[in-house]
Amino acid sequence: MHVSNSAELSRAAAAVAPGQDVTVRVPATSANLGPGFDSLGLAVGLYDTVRVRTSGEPGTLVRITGEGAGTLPTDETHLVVRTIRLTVESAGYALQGLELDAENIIPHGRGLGSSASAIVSGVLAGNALLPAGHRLDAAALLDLCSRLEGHPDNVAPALAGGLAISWEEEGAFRSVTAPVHPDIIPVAAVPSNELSTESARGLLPDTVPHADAAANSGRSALLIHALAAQPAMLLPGTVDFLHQDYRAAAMEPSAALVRHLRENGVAAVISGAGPTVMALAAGQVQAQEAQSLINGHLEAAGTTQSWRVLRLSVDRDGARVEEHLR
Ligand SMILES: Nc1ncnc2c1ncn2[C@@H]1O[C@H](COP(=O)(O)OP(=O)(O)O)[C@@H](O)[C@H]1O
Ligand SMILES: N[C@@H](CCOP(=O)(O)O)C(=O)O
Repeated sequence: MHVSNSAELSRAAAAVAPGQDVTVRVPATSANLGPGFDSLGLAVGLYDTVRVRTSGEPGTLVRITGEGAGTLPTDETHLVVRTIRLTVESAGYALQGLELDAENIIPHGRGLGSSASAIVSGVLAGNALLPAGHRLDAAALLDLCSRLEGHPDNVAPALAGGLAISWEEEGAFRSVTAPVHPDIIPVAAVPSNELSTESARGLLPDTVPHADAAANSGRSALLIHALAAQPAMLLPGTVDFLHQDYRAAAMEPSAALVRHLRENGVAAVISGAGPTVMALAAGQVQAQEAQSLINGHLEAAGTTQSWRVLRLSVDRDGARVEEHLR
């Protein structure tokens, strides 16, 4: 993520109105899905919620429950606070007092898009604080969130829900939402250890062989078809040539779990930059089977981490903004 401190921004002119009260709920996301490195992402039914209130007095108050309570900063350096202020100030407005209540459910540093969800929360909350007529439209919101996160594949589905296909064109990030077959059930195995996306990106090579790029193109095209219309093709459609092998040494227990699930016919991938393992089950029976395979493998492997196994839903609505009247 690339969010600068608001102090680096030029002084804003008009002040946003005090006494505003906005709630934003944003889903977690699983990016890449195998071959869709930096371009595909799926929104899943785990949500962070922030409630933001403005006042005329300077200062920032942050209260956090759930993930990151006691470890995340509660001052101006908090990611959502920084993003709110940046959004408001970039539009030419000043923001005085800010009170933030964050209810964090999405695990951090596990490949479920927590930083993207925090950025989307901040940008949407900041945008809602601006006067009507000065707010960013959907395309500008996607571009700003992508720029702050550094890549679009988490923020796009977090904003819109469902499966997002994203790309960069003429200097702007763009995205479309593609269909997801109703039978598909994401099952996540989330280990207790964190791996920052930044360090996982540092493991990738600058270039890849042309044959790998060609093979990856075929699989990512097949994946879109499998997700939309033919879940039986998810296993071949989730083969990746661009990132998982390069990162495997940093998450060997996750890589071993992916291999085990795939050997047993379940379309498993590393979620985002890892270390969460995401199985895309084709129906209830396979979702149950995936859970049993995960539990059996983790018991037999006796890894030092503890794991949480979550049967999730596909979120089809994306981020929600509620403006409360006061
Ligand atoms: N809800 C949140 N509020 C504040 N900061 C957050 C929040 N979620 C994530 N972050 C920041 O983002 C970091 C994780 O980002 P990252 O390494 O990209 O992993 P992830 O795969 O979870 O997005 C956290 O360690 C924290 O600094
Ligand atoms: N395409 C990115 C996705 C990172 O997702 P996250 O959930 O780990 O932040 C990458 O693979 O680096």
